[in-house]
Amino acid sequence: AATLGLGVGPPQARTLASAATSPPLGHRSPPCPRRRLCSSSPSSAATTALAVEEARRGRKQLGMDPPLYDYLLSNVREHPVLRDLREETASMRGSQMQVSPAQAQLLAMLVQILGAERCIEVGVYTGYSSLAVALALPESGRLVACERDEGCLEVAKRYYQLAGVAHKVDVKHALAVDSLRSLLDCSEASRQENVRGIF
Ligand SMILES: C[S@@+](CC[C@H](N)C(=O)[O-])C[C@H]1O[C@@H](n2cnc3c(N)ncnc32)[C@H](O)[C@@H]1O
Repeated sequence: AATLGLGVGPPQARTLASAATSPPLGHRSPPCPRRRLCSSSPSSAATTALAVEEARRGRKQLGMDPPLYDYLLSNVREHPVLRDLREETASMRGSQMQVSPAQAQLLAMLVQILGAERCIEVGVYTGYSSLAVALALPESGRLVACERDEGCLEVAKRYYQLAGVAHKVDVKHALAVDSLRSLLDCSEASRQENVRGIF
């Protein structure tokens, strides 16, 4: 099966998925994952004007020079609801974790190239990459979206609704290991055998 994702599929596929979701080397580490991510903290660097602007533009994740990033942004295809989500997320704690518009476009393109109908996301945050994937899936497609932070999921679910793709997304609010185990344990496992994307 053509599978993208963390620890699944051939090495080249894993590299591809990792490049699409991970910050570059030398990037500042995200906050401790044990803290809630969607509350704002006045002391956080992300609340400075520069950090917010960088997060809004996604430049931090790519480590690009501004002119190159401007060129990329002016050519990337970003759904208006994705743009709104990116802008809302910019002031939230952990916004540097969000994939960039170009990375999301790559994921969407991979969904289309693979003809994926079943995808799993491990770590939704506020839903930017999962929304991009859900938009790319056919009407019959389904995405299982695993996230442990309820506040983040509230944002994500609002944007799935706004984009008209909520019916394609099966949100699992739990530790991903438990959600994935229950997928394997229950009858859903048979439907998930044809998963073509884990990211
Ligand atoms: C890098 S962010 C995901 C960014 C997201 N793909 C986007 O484009 O906005 C990682 C997310 O994984 C969640 N997470 C981390 N460990 C988890 C686990 N064991 N189970 C479920 N969610 C987890 C975190 O709460 C965080 O929201």
